Formats: sequence, C-alpha cells, structure tokens
Amino acid sequence: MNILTVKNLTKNFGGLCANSNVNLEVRPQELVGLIGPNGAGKTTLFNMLTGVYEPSEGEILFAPNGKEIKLNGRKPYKVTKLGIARTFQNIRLFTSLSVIDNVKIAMNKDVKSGVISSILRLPSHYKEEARMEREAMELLAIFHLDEKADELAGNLPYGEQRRLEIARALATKPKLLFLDEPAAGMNPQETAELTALIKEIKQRFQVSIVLIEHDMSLVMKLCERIYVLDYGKVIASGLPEEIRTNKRVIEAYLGEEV
Ligand SMILES: Nc1ncnc2c1ncn2[C@@H]1O[C@H](COP(=O)(O)OP(=O)(O)OP(=O)(O)O)[C@@H](O)[C@H]1O
Repeated sequence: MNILTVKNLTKNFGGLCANSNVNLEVRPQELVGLIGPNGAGKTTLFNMLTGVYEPSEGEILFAPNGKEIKLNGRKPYKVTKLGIARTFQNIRLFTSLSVIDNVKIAMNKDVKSGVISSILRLPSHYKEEARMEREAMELLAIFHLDEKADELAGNLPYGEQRRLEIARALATKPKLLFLDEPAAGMNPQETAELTALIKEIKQRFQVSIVLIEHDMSLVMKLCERIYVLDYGKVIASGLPEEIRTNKRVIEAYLGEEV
C-alpha cells in the first residue's frame, strides 16, 4: 500500500489554477523528487499536503500504519501529529533560541508528562526533560550539529541552518517528510554532503521523503522516482533516467539533457 496517494488534486486561487488534477503516489520508504519550473505549483502542492491550503478538489490519502486517512481539511498541526513533517523554502527556525531548543520544541507533540507535572516540577517532568535532551542531542549528532547545541540558531552558517531545519522536522518522528528545496543556497560541497545525509536519514529513520529541488545533480543522484510539474499539471513521472531523457520535460524545464 502507498503511504501517500494523491487523487486529482486541484487548487485554484481566484482565476489562477496553481495545481490541476495532480495524481501522485509515494510508497513506504521511497524517495521521490518533485521538479518543474518556477511557478509550476510545487510549493502549493506541498502546502495542500501539509494542511496549509485546503484543496479546491481532489483527495489526499495518507496511510502511516497501513490504514488510509483522508487528510483534506485537516489543520497543519493535526497533519504533523499524524506523521507528516516538512521544511520550508525559506528557512523557518526560531533564530533567537538555541539549536537544541529548536529541536526540543519540535519534539513537543511527543511529550508524555502533562502540564501539571511540569508546573509542579514532579519527577516525571525531569525524566521527560532528560529524555528529550538525550534524543535531541542524538539527532543533532547525526546532523553534525551536536557541538553547536547551545549556540543561537540564527548564528549558524546558512548550510547548518538548513540541516537544523531537517533535524527539527525529524524530531516530530514523521513517517513522511517533505523537503522544499533543501539544497537552495548551498555550495557544491555542502550539496554533496546533504545528498549523502538525506540518503542516510531515509535508511536510519525508515521515512518516505518527497523533495522539491532545482539542483538536478542532487535530484538525479538521490531520487528513486520523479514527478515533473508544469503549469500546475504533472507532465511526466518515472525513473530518473526516463525523466532525464523525456522530450517534454527537456522542453519545459531541463533545457538540455542533464
Ligand atoms: N496564496 C496564493 N495566492 C495566490 N496565488 C498563489 C498563492 N500561492 C501560490 N500562488 C501562485 O500559484 C502558482 C504556483 O506557485 P508555487 O509557489 O506553488 O510554484 P513553485 O513551483 O513552488 O515555484 P518555485 O519553484 O518558484 O518555488 C504561482 O503562479 C503563484 O503565484
């Protein structure tokens, strides 16, 4: 069974159709790429899949535990609770909080001790704090950010902020992760490191990943399947090799074979 099934998804903004009859499938632990020219509707699609926008038409079915749940109309925090996390094209960290606090805040959906135990400082509160601290440090170590745990997130170099965003998304323990242009603004060395890191994340966390990316070296190296959007419609889908040589995709987006 697919972890995500999108059927005929459409989003209209007034007279503008940002997504039109999009069909898309993601299998468990699959790494899927979503590419296309600027304004093709990629981020709008992510916004519908994560509850930011309500679809005008169509269906979003998510099956985190082998049973399909319809996501249409659910608020973003509910979608997160069900097991979907994302990063944004423009980094959205709490820049005046420490690196580790950024991760711990994201873990909050998972907190087991209640408000009362926290206010009364009961032992369960401290136990919970220690667990979160330990898990957050483990996560930061994977992203090579553990030595910067106490620095302000806003003081990290750009590439590290992007990595922290992914760590934060993973802190919610998702089954499905959406990455919106994770390599944007990175140099080739950082992009190569990120490519390896995304591969490792998929293995280690057994998570399905859908990523929007303009860096074709990353997309072609990493993605198992690719969907191509143009003017809000899926114009092609398939294996990287098929997409790379697809005439329509070359015309609409790639320009020349990559
Ligand atoms: N909230 C909104 N209100 C009106 N129009 C919108 C809104 N959000 C997106 N659009 C429009 O929908 C279309 C698709 O935009 P979208 O941001 O999804 O494209 P994209 O493929 O993610 O582009 P990019 O690669 O530049 O990020 C664009 O024409 C955009 O102007």
